[in-house]
Amino acid sequence: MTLIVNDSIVEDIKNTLPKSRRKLAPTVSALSTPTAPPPPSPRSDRIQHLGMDSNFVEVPLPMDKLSLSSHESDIGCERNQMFIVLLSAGSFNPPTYMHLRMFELAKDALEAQGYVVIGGYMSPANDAYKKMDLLPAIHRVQLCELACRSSSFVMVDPWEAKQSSYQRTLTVLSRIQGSLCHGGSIKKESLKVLLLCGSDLLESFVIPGVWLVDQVSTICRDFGIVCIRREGKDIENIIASNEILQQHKSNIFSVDEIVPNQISSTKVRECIRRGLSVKYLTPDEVIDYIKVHKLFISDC
Ligand SMILES: Nc1ncnc2c1ncn2[C@@H]1O[C@H](COP(=O)(O)OP(=O)(O)OP(=O)(O)O)[C@@H](O)[C@H]1O
Ligand SMILES: NC(=O)c1ccc[n+]([C@@H]2O[C@H](COP(=O)(O)O)[C@@H](O)[C@H]2O)c1
Repeated sequence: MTLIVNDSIVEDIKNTLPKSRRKLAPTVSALSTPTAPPPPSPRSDRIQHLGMDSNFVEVPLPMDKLSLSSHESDIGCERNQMFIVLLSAGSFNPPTYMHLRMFELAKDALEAQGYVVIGGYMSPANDAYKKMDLLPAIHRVQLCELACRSSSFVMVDPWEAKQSSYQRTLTVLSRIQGSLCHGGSIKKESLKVLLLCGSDLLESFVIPGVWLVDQVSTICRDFGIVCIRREGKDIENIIASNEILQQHKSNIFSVDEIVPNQISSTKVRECIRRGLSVKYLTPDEVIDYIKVHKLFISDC
């Protein structure tokens, strides 16, 4: 993993938006950029740092694969050790081996820098995200559960998917941090919750209207990002093109793919529609579930 330090060109990100980010359902406002989610209510913006609210559906954060007891956390504090929890927010429509690889790549890179990765979460987007062809969240949560069965540290947080409205990623990061630190089981000062993403998602940060500017600042400053290079996307240029990312570049970790892998959910869906095999693109359990429930055969 390299810490990005670069002042390079400013790109017109809108024109370089990857294909995977150009296909929101037509229900999304024409004024918004392609992946702009519906704006959350002012109320949910106001409460995002305050923990659980009565308007939220309560869902306990799974912790079965977390490799840390409170005792170890105390030791970590003494040794000035920083523990990391990774959050991958996405449609997972369906989850693929690359989604799982991202956690492995990030863990290796962070641990090479002395961090201790104690767990990771996949958070499938709420149905209100309304991306084209999006399966109902109930299926995507189940598919993610099946996908991460073989992982020793990746879990599914179904909280976002179970809410009655769209939830912004900052809210999900805050909820995870709050749940882990609640009751002092992990000390806030020895825990970093990082947003794990591909470079296409980082690119969307700098597209006006997709993210709230002050939320990008908060994510970069109070949390941090670990970004996996995707299909040759130049992470350094993306950071250099945006003042906020540039300001917080020391909190943005860039990870190179050791083995380039262009598996995407779109390609998996295409194969299924064409009746082609998706074996070795996603775990067998995921394939079996898709077959049993006859998913992705036609447009949703
Ligand atoms: N091959 C890949 N390399 C790097 N990052 C990836 C890759 N596939 C997915 N990601 C990242 O995983 C996260 C969740 O992605 P998402 O669920 O949208 O998958 P996707 O394959 O991009 O989906 P779709 O093809 O439906 O747009 C995003 O941060 C995305 O950048
Ligand atoms: N403002 C925001 O919080 C915001 C904006 C755009 C996308 N996202 C999230 O990023 C992820 C992107 O997923 P896809 O790559 O499947 O489009 C989703 O989880 C989505 O909710 C969040």
